[in-house]
Amino acid sequence: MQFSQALQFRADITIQLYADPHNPHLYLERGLLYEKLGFSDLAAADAYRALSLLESVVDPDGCEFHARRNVDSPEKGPSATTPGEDATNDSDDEDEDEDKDDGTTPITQEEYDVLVGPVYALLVRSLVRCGCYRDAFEFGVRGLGLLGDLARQTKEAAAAVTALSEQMEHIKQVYISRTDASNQLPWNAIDSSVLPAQGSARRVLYPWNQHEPDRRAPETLQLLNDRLVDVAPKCEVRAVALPALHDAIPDSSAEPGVSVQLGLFAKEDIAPDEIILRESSLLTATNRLHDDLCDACNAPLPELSAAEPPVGCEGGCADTVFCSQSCHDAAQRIYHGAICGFEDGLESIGKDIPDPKDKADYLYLLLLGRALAMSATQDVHALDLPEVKYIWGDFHDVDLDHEELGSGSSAEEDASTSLPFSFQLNILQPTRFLEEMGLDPYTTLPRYDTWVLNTLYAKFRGTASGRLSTWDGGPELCAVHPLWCLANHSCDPNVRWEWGGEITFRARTTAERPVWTRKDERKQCHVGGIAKDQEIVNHYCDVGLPVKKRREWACGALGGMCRCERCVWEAEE
Ligand SMILES: C[S@@+](CC[C@H](N)C(=O)[O-])C[C@H]1O[C@@H](n2cnc3c(N)ncnc32)[C@H](O)[C@@H]1O
Repeated sequence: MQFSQALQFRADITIQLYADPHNPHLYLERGLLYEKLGFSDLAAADAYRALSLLESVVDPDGCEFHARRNVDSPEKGPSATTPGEDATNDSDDEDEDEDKDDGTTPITQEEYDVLVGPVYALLVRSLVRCGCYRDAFEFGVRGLGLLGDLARQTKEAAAAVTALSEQMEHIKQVYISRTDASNQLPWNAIDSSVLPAQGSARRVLYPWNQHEPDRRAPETLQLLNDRLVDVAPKCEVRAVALPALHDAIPDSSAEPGVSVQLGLFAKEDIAPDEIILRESSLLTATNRLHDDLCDACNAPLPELSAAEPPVGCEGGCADTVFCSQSCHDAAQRIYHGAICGFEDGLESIGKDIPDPKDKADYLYLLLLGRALAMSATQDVHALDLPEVKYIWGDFHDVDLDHEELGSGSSAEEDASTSLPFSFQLNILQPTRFLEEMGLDPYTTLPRYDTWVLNTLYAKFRGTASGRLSTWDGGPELCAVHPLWCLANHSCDPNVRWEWGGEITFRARTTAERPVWTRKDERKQCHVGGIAKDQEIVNHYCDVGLPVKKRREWACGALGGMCRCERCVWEAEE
């Protein structure tokens, strides 16, 4: 099968899924195709959907969503009925009536027996390929426990036991490499908390993503410049050639080593200390519980005794408080409408994070939750939200059309896998968000499929600003400001940024421009203010640090080691 043919099959099955969203056969089929296409992350997500639906066959009362398939969907598995036949001979009359009403039939125990093995095998194999060993191990243990007896009855289950055992052996080797454990160690002695939970996925523009604009097209620049008129009247967006900082195939339309992107430029001279940009955004997130910040803009709440006291949620969400009536009204219109009344369930997701190392990653999850709420409230696809659509995603430019099918390379071998990916943050918790919002994650697949979530994560990781807690220094707030984030980085920046209720850029004075230092040499290269046509350059790290430390800090946001003039000079390159 050619890559393009596999892509077409993926498109066909996806359309079938939209019409038959609780059918685990189709998720398994699409997951296997994703695996062939090299998207192990998406394969894992589909395998997990299939598994969650299959659980309803053996535990119908414990599951909210039940595995069913359209009666006229193609026959799957040995016991599946032909169209028109009654699939539920042993079910009661009431069930049969329901089937006729909505044209679906429950997945039978026989179908379950055939599907569950391959589903576990795909899930564990895909998580291993992504480097998510902890969850792979836990599903492996569950799968092997469940399939033991079944393996004597169906060839599918027997093959799955063999496949799972191979994966468990691989995971054991990862465990041994991180501990002093001996090769004789039995699986049940593995402490899964030692295994890494976070792996990575491809950070690419999915070939089927129809939402990404041509960011360099004149109409895009015009649209962004129209938006800048109020936010930063002296600034303009222009295309700019930057050094390409990661190894993936560089921009095919640019010189080697160059990445043509967008940047902010001064349209006229700007005086030192002048504020040149003020932007507010409701695409924000905080991990503080029961906060004293505005739910919408994250500004501090006014005192209760203030002339204009805080405003509570009109729907009665007790912990959702706004700094003003205008933030309240904007929140209802922009993100709170769809989640009003669901506060209790939603509050429990992603906030109380025991390990401080995970806090930043969970803030991105909360930002994702806000984007889902915006999408549902405004009835707009999340990738078409104005805060999201035009922002940078740092996608690797992989020539997918010439990829070999089913090469099965792992995340470690593939340079484009720079998107942090975990079962919790990319699969489980987003599903919980949707369920707590009162949405069915299967029927809402066209809006909230995993590739959509991964694209949102890629965009947020390339552009969000963060704020640290004043008492433990950990990250506690983050936001996407879609115009502010168009400014590129320099270790000799000409602006400072500050973020309260709104984010601002202020032109640096001469005294605020850093002094470049190497060995005994020191020099100041720039004066304050910004001349017409100069690029506005922000700072993604603390520019008071030495070059090595600055490069380490900014590496994540830049996608590689900084090569700005100051870094190159200070590192003597
Ligand atoms: C927040 S965005 C900045 C705006 C972006 N250029 C755009 O087109 O929207 C961050 C990305 O810009 C690029 N970038 C910013 N400063 C850079 C620099 N000094 N050198 C190379 N790339 C830079 C990196 O690709 C980084 O991931």
